[in-house]
Amino acid sequence: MGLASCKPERDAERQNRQIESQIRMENQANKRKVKMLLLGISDSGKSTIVKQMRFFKNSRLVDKQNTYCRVNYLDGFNETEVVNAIFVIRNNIIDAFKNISNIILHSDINSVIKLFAHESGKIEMMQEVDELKIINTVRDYTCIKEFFERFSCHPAVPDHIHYFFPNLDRIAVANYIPTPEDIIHMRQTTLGVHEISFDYTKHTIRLIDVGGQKTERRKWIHFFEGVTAVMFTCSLASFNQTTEEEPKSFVEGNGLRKQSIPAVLWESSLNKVQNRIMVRSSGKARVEKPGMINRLDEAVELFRSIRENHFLRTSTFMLFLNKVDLLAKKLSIIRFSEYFPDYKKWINGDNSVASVAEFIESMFREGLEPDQKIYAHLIQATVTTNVEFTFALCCDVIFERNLEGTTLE
Ligand SMILES: Nc1nc2c(ncn2[C@@H]2O[C@H](COP(=O)(O)OP(=O)(O)OP(=O)(O)O)[C@@H](O)[C@H]2O)c(=O)[nH]1
Ligand SMILES: [Mg+2]
Repeated sequence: MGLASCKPERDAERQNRQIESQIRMENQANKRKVKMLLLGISDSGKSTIVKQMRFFKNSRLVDKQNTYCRVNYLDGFNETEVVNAIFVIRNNIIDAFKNISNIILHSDINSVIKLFAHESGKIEMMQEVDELKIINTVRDYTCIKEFFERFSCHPAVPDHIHYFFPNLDRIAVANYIPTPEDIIHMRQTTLGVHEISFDYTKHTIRLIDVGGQKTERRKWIHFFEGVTAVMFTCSLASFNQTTEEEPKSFVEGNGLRKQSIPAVLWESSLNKVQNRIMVRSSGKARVEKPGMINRLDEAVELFRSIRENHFLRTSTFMLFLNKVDLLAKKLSIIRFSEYFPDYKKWINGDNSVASVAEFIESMFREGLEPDQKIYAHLIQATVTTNVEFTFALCCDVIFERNLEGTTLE
């Protein structure tokens, strides 16, 4: 009688133990799943970071059904992507020439420049041989060459052309095959939201890349739930640019001094003290015309609104201060204080990358409570080793906080 009444109890206990151990295992597995969001305004370098992950040595890409893709998929780009890149890169070059033609346009300028300025769409519709002939003709014009020499840091000059212009001999030919480096430098605006998933050390990472244009931002909120980490990307080179959606300002440089730019692996010293430092900038760039927004100011504003979002209150925030190579190039001919007069009050006469980057970083930290941590890194997203190293540093922090159970997932 007694035995008979104990048996169902023991069965129930066993079942309970099984359920508890299953829950424990699921919790552990969940803590190893990490959802990361790449946010930032357009052209800040989010998709470039994602592209670099194809080259990471320490990770395996996982497809939507969670089965592993062949490992060699990660060794670069597939054939379709390479063929697609031929056309995207040519369009990048035509767009850059179009912007420049619009600036140097005056009455006695020749018909090819006019074609770029007014009807560049026609060039993209031409036979390949004619398209290449036109690209090669215009790039040899003295006015175009001079423009690149004197005004390479003009805000209307797209960032990618610093890389593509010196490589035109190789690119503007009929049998051109893009190299991985070419694809890293190409510019393709992200529309919609893209996700890649990959195993990294003991974790499975879902990395979500969004489009940064104003019209794309309303889609972001749908992905804010359960975010372990936000990687906010900002272009340091945007300090003399206005937003893409606004007309560009015209700012002249004094001619480019050639200098070699070292690859930078730099973790901000401000990470150690977080927001206890006195924030010395009050930000806000001087803009020429009403209605225009400086792109750096826009990035700071956007960061602030995201930082205050209720859904992201427990997420870890990483700040990627990107395009340090272009910042160095610009600072060799432009004084940062011409755009941000407050910089002069903070530190006078020092136009170095380190000092300007620290000022920009403090703009992002301004107004944060001491317990609101952000981890800032100076990066060059076009350099794989730089992104891989920085990503590893970030993951150390993110995984540690995740296992402490401080995040939602
Ligand atoms: N020189 C240089 N170029 C960079 C760097 N990072 C990104 N770029 C270039 O900047 C351009 C824009 O980069 P994307 O990654 O497409 O920017 P995004 O943030 O994804 O832009 P949206 O998709 O419009 O939101 C590309 O041509 C990149 O090659 C960098 O560190 N240095
Ligand atoms: Mg993108």
